[in-house]
Amino acid sequence: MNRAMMMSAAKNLLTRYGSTKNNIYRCMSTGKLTTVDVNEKSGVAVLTMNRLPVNGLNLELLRDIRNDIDEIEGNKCRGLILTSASSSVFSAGLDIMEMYKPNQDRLKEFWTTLQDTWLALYGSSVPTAAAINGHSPAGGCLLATSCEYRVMLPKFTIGLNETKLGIVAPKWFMATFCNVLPRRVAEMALTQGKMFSSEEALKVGLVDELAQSKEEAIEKCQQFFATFAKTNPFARAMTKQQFRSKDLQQLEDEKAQDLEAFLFFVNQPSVQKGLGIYLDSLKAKTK
Ligand SMILES: CCCCCCC/C=C/C(=O)SCCNC(=O)CCNC(=O)[C@H](O)C(C)(C)COP(=O)(O)OP(=O)(O)OC[C@H]1O[C@@H](n2cnc3c(N)ncnc32)[C@H](O)[C@@H]1OP(=O)(O)O
Repeated sequence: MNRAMMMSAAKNLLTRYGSTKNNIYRCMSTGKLTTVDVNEKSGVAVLTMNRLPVNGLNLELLRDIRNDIDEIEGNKCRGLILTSASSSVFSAGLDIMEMYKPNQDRLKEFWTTLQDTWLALYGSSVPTAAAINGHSPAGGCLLATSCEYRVMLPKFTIGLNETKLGIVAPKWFMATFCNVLPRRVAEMALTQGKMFSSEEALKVGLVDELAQSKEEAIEKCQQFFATFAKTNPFARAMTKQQFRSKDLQQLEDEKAQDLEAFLFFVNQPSVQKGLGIYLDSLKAKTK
């Protein structure tokens, strides 16, 4: 290989691969609002949500996440770690702008994509973990609790706060929460719309570990995946899916009714009024 060819090969490698101290990362796919970096050594994919400032889950971000999960599954990665490009927000949950004064066709597409994203993540055969490097209310908490393991940074908040917004978390949000928390703790937290501090979340088991940095959180997620080293991946995936099959099947069976209920609820004038007031209160904070 001559020098020019070597330079060109190196340039190619630098474009396709990034390098940290110990690991080589390959950028597998880059949706507009997400990136996926696969650690070549461990085979673990880090899916980073990158819709700043707060990773509000709008139609496009949900589509990117959904496509990334499919790609990670298809590439037989050894694990999927969900995290955020923001240093203070994991995800602010559903983008309220999708539900406020909505275009009806887009609203349907939005909710259907959320359902499909949840089915893909909660039912994923690949081991999943969330490195929660910021606040994680409502839909953000749904994504984190859909994973098998959670590592959170201190001094942030996580929870399903829907009742504080005057809305009701769908059954599958509740089922996901109940898969992680004791039923009584889940019912109390949901009815109160409680946001847990990182430290409280650790205490009740809403998260599994705390970490001091995003890098440490990702490392701890990798260590969780390493606990499966001596298991058969197929048996592992089947076991996980059997644990979750009732919740998954329920949404599969009720997808159309769930969509109808959502559309009916969002379009109620009182709900629209409440969403408008909540949006104003969020914006007033920044003035
Ligand atoms: C109607 C039927 C519903 C059926 C059930 C649906 C179940 C619902 C699930 C949901 O996920 S609803 C969304 C719930 N989310 C929240 O309540 C979180 C609200 N946001 C926050 O608490 C904070 O923003 C934060 C996440 C703690 C971050 O705080 P920070 O101080 O860092 O940022 P802010 O200045 O507050 O926000 C910046 C910017 O982003 C806007 N914004 C924040 N969250 C949302 C959101 N969820 N949707 C849309 N927009 C959001 C916020 O207004 C600011 O906008 P600008 O003022 O910069 O224009």
